[in-house]
Amino acid sequence: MVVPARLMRYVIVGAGAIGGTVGGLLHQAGNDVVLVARGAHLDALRRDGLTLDRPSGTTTLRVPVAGTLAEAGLRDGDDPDLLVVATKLQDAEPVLDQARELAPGVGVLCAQNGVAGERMARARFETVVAMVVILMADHLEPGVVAAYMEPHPGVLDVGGYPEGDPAAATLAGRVAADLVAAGFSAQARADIMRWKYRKLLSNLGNAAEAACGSDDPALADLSGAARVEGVRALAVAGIDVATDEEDRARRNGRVAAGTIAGRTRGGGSSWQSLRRGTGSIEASYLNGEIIALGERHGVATPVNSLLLRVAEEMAAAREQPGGRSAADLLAAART
Ligand SMILES: CC(C)(CO)C(=O)C(=O)O
Repeated sequence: MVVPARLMRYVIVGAGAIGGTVGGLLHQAGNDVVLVARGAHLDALRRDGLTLDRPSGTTTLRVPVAGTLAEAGLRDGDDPDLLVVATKLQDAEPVLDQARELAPGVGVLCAQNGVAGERMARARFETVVAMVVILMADHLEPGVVAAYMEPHPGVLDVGGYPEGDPAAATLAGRVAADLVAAGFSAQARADIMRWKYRKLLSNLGNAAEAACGSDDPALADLSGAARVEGVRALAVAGIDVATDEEDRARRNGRVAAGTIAGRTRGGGSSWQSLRRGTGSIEASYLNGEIIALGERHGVATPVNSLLLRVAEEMAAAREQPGGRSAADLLAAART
C-alpha cells in the first residue's frame, strides 16, 4: 500500500467503548469517520447520533454510520480508507475476512488488547498498524459511550507492524498526528510491540477482575500472580517488554474522580463483557497468549490457566462479573 498524502477516511468496526470514543473524537476533530455498528446500537446511532459522556460534559456527535463494511463502501486504491478494528480479539477474524474481500489493499489499524490482532491482520493485509490502547471507557447503552479519563481521553500509541515496515510506519505517523489533534495522548513508536507486550501484562488481570470484581481484597494478589508468570514466560521466550519506568513517564492521564453523568466506572473490558452477557471473553488472547508461550518454553502458568478456564466458564454460562473469590482462585492455582 502506498500511503496517500490526503486525509484518509477512518472506517471503524466495533463502535463500542474504544471504537466509539476514538471515532467520536476523531470525527469531532474534523476527520472523515464512519462507524460500523449493529443492532440496537446501530439504530440508536442512526436515530440520535453518538452520545459521548466525558468528565468535561456530554456531547452528541453525528458521526456517519453503516451496518456493514459493504454499506460503508470500504475502499482501497488511490483514495484508500484506514480500517480500524476495535472489536474484541475473538470477533476480529470475520471482520478482517470480510474486509479482505472488499478491499484487499486497505491499511488496517488494530485498536485492541494483546498481540494477536496484528498477527491476524498481517496474515491478510500488507499494511498493518499496531496500537496500544489505554482508554478507560464503557459502552453504557445503545448509542451511549462513556470515556472516563482526564485531562486527555486516553493513551493511544501506534507503530507499524511488523516493526521496520516503511509504509506501516508512515501510516502510523499520520494516525498519531490525527489522534493528537483529536486530544489523545499518542505517539508513533518504532518499537510498538514492546509496549503492546507491556500492556498485555497489565491485561492479565482482566480475567481476575471479571471473575472476582474490583472490590475483592485479594484481587491485586491474584492479578499480580498472573503477571509474575507473564513476565517469566516473556523473558524466557526472549520477548522484549517496555518497563514500568518507561511506562510511568508516558502515563499522564487518569480516571476522573467520582462519576460522570451520574455513573461510576465498573471495570475493565472483560468485566464489561461478562456484564453484557456476550457469551465470550478476550482471556484466550490475553492469558492464553502467556499460557501458549509458557507451553512452548517450559514455563508453568497455573494462575493464567485457571483464570482462563474460570473466565471462559463464566462467559459461556453468561454469569455476571464478580461471583468468584480471588483468595480461593489463588489457593486453587497453587495446589
Ligand atoms: C486499560 C483498559 C482498562 C482500557 O483500555 C484495558 O486495557 C481493558 O480494560 O481491557
